[in-house]
Amino acid sequence: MVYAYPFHNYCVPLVVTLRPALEKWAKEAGINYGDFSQLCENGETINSKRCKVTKSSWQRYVGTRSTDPKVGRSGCFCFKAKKGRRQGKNSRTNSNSYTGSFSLSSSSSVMAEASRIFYSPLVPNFRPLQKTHSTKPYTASFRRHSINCSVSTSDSARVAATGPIPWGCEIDSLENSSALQKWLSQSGLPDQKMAIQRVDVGERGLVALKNVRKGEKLLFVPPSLVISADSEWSCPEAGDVLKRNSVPDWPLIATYLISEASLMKSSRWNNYISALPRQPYSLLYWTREELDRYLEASEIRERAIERITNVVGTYNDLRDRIFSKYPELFPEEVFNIETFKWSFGILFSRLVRLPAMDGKVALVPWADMLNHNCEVETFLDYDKASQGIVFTTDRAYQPGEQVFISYGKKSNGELLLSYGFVPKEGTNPSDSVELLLSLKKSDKCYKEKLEALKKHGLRASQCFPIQITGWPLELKAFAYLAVSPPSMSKQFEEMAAAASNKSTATKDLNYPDIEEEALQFILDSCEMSISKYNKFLQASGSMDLDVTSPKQLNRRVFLKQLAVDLCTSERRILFRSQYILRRRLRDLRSGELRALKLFRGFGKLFK
Ligand SMILES: C[S@@+](CC[C@H](N)C(=O)[O-])C[C@H]1O[C@@H](n2cnc3c(N)ncnc32)[C@H](O)[C@@H]1O
Repeated sequence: MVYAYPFHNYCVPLVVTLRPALEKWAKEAGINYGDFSQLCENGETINSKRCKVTKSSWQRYVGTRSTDPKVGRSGCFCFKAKKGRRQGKNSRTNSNSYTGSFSLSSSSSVMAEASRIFYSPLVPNFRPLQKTHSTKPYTASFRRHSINCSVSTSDSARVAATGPIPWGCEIDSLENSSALQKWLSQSGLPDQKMAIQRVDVGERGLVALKNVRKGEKLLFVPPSLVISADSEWSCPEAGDVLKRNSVPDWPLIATYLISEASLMKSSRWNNYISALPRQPYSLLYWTREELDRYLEASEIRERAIERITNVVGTYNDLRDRIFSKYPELFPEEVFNIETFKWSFGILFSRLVRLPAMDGKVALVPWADMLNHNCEVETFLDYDKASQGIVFTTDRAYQPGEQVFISYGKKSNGELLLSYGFVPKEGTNPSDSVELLLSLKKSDKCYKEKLEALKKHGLRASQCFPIQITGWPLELKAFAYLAVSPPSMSKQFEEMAAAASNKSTATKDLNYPDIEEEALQFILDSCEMSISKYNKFLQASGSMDLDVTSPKQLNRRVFLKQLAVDLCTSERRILFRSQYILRRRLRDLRSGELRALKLFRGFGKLFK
């Protein structure tokens, strides 16, 4: 798929099986074995292949199945090493190639932030550990060193992630899913009525193998197979440091995931992590330029920027407060912004909140292979009776049908933000668009109105979610405040309170004298927003025609399509509101006109 990293097939067993021979070679070459433990190979199963190790310069291993010409289809692999570092007396500095024959036996083997308005049982609130705003939060360059690190707990080296993430798999492949299934059943997952398969919606998902009844409980994932803030660390020292520093659940689990992932086979979660997407679909991976270019019309752009800033801020805070003090436990080659983007991307798209476990947040292997359907109303939760994570089907499924759950009542924008997809137009009953309303700077009472808003935690410009079925009462209250004349200053406070979704004040305000102005104000804001969407959607056809690199073109086509789908669905809601507002205004004006005519008629009568 478009997001593909240039690296494919990271094969741990290869490294493990080759280790003695490679260690021997490394010793001869005066190189620390750990420094090149990051090896790729070009097939999933290799048996007794003749492997060639090429040492041309002293760099971390680079090579892929298809892009590095040194890695042929024959099963050879190579790595490059940087010249002149740690070259021992006996080093074969002049020899640039080692060829050997190795016998290889094994094969390679549900936040985000909850919406202000809608309660989401699946995805927890994300709060940064500490907001450390930098002026250019994610254009900053990150230092990358090429030293290897190992943990004291096991003899295995950690896998550094100085480039693309070396663990996980391609998002659209079934790579590693049978190993995951096998490992899960060996680890206590009961027999399942579903299996991981390629699917039309969500690329990979759980498909019914047998008839499933409506109201049936499925999954039964035992708590021992769940990753949460209480999970045991393969490197307990690292876990202890984070807990001593009271790191909250989200960053704690994010760090845990990186720590376990880097230990590859030495981690009990290896089979699970190997089946996770190497690059989750997430707005975290959009550059600032891409967000500005494709999401200019949508308020989701702001949310994405805020989220990226939070993730970067959280990472920076952890790095400054903790990682830098314990470099042996948290080496930068492993715990860096790239790995944090990956782990937060995984959490945003897979972490679930389990209400029956006091709202605990957790990664639930197997259950997190279920895709979302906007019309399904069933959620994951812990079931005390069966002592497992389950969901109860809200419909029947036949063998071969994909089984869905709900990730919560989320708008298309929220789904794009956390999960990287946009449902088909008109299929999401929870869809909404954020409409921005602003006080007019030229308003004589601007200051008083702003003060009233501030008292209730609001600003001069506020976003309100509009649905196809209508807008919230808060929006109408804000509109009343924005258009009210100085003579109504005594009501400013009441209006501002009603505009806040935090206050319990009466929301259903009614000011017939300014009703028309308020509706016109909302309509103007709506039309301003529609014109932004029109501009983007018209321009999108001719956008990116200048991109020549196929990889870049693919990525841009994909991102643009997501943006076009989002903007089309958001504009559709605005069009509906525009229609309703125009009709109401027409009725109001024709009603007033009729009343005026009647009044004038009476006037004439009395003359
Ligand atoms: C919890 S995972 C579900 C399993 C995922 N399909 C996988 O292969 O790992 C959530 C991810 O699945 C995909 N997904 C879930 N529901 C989807 C849908 N209705 N349409 C498109 N993609 C979906 C998105 O990539 C999302 O980030």
